[in-house]
Amino acid sequence: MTDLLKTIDDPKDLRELSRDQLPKLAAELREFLVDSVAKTGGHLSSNLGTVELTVALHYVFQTPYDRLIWDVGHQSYPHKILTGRRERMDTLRQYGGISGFPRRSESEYDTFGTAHSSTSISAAIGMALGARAQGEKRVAVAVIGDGAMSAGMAFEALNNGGIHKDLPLVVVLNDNDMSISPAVGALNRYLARLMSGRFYAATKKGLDSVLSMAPPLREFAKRLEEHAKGMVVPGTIFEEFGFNYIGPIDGHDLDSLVPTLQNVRRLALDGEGPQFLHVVTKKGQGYKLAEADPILYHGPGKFDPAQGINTAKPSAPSKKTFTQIFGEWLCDMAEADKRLVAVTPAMREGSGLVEFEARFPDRYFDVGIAEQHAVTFAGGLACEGMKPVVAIYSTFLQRGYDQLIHDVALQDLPVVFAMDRSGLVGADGATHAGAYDIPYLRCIPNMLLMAPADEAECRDLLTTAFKQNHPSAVRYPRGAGVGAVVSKELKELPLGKAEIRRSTPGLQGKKVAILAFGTLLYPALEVAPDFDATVVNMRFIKPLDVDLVCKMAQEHDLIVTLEEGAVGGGAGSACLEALSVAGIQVPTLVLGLPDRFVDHGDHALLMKECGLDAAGIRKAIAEKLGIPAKQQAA
Ligand SMILES: Cc1ncc(C[n+]2csc(CCOP(=O)(O)OP(=O)(O)O)c2C)c(N)n1
Ligand SMILES: CC(=O)[C@@H](O)[C@H](O)COP(=O)(O)O
Ligand SMILES: [Mg+2]
Repeated sequence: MTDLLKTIDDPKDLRELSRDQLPKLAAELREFLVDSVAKTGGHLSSNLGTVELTVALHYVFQTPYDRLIWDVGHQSYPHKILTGRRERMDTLRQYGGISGFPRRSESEYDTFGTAHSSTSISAAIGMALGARAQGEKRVAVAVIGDGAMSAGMAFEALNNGGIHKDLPLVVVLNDNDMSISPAVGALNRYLARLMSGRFYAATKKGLDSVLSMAPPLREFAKRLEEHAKGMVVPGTIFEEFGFNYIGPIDGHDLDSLVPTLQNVRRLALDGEGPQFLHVVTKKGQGYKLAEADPILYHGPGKFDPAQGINTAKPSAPSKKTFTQIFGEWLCDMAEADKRLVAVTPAMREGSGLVEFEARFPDRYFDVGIAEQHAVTFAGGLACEGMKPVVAIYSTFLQRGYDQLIHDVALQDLPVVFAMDRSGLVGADGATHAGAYDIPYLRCIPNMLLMAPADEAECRDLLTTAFKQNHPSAVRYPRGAGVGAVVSKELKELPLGKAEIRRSTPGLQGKKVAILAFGTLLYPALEVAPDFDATVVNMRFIKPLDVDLVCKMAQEHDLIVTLEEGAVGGGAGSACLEALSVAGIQVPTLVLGLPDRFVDHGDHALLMKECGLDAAGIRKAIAEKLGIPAKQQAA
């Protein structure tokens, strides 16, 4: 790190700099950013695109008094570095370290927690109106990407924000013509048309210098600007929503950004109404390898910044991830059944759909960051006899929950939800945890819910789900499993049937049965010998294998349930409900994720923290059995 960046421990230090020092600071910030993310892993190309914008925003706006909200927040590392966390960037997304997203608990400069996209404008409107109600004269600024702008929630907010004529609200659209993969949809095409009017931006530059003069000129200049705009660029959709649209301007040119933001802040504070600034940036800006491949560098692991990410195929075949298993199954199933179509809300790479898109382009639908639409759109496809597979992270399916109930389950439409990232996800932390899908799905009539224990079963349960004529969901975790051998068969498993994986006479008369849901089957098998326990691979949360649960309860002295999901309303609760209905009393131990948000960190560490690693499970069972600690240690 060189001499300017290390002097910035707070935006107040930044605002002491002269404007001509800012480009040097931005260069140092960018260099620090690449080196830091290369060491820790994290989001990179989006952050490279916001270096100058971040410098300019903190230079012009009186943060944290003026509120700055980063939509999604994956691009907020420059913000974190400039707001006192430079020295903690080496703890990024690690257990006990700083989050990869803005967190109110982490800094007063993180005015709103984000991570799920498209929330920033809503929050900013709330903050602006809240400030006004308290007689505060501050500006609320939402920085939202072109991808996040495609979500319905963003337009709900524009629709509401535009009616507050004198609201000190600023929306900065960070338009890099990219989502994680290439941006899609009509809005993306519209923005491209706006950007094609670049000559307007040049004219604008001249106007900015006029606008920045003494107030009396401003009214004249504003009329001139309106006239100029009408002359060269038709009114924008954002103006139709009641915002004063300015742009597009170069989001890497501090000489343009700073005066324009000063002008925008002044207009907002002078009651000129909500402002909409359109900045154009490049995803990966300033690091050639990321510029060339912003997708690869969207969320890299650790890498050598000089060499870049090592994309060479590993010598020894590494274990396939559940995502890869899904992607391969999807292509095989598509070959076997022409009715199969795949839907993704802007997560082509993360959900494993790259090959499917290449092979079945006409059966592939990336609907943008629009989970609500994705779910109901799939329902519409199913109404016409198609067999839609919605590839969606468990956490993002939360965004389409009403659509799942109202449009798919209630009409009993055969949509398959391939829910990746179920359970804890590790580095992305609580906002991305797939902790709640068991409770939030098993309560819905007509819904089928499955949890494979390993890669082979994942393929089989995907086939099983696809073969049903009902809405169904298969939940599987981020990353690889135990490495089970996966056949090329498209094998359907008997619906609602669990399988006993280990049964024994039991320990000192204390017969324990462990009912494992999903990948926790394997730690269950690891600890079973300590208690000579029976182990059941439950496979199905809904329909639950009630007969087997009752049989196990009648034949054992303790029933243990295991799931990598919230205990509240989870699979264990389903077992307790079944026993209650059957009138069977038996000691039970329900193990799963605790009733608190589990933060970011290494997945194994988090599972240990939650008592869901083998040692934790062993300890919990021993304590329940009243086996003394020394014997536990044995
Ligand atoms: C509701 C929701 N769906 C999906 C995602 C996953 N996601 C994270 S960043 C991203 C792309 C965002 O594109 P854009 O807003 O243009 O930001 P950029 O990365 O281009 O800076 C997506 C789809 C998310 N965070 N939230
Ligand atoms: C910011 C965001 O929401 C995505 O980039 C997400 O972090 C991807 O998660 P995975 O790394 O598990 O694909
Ligand atoms: Mg973008």
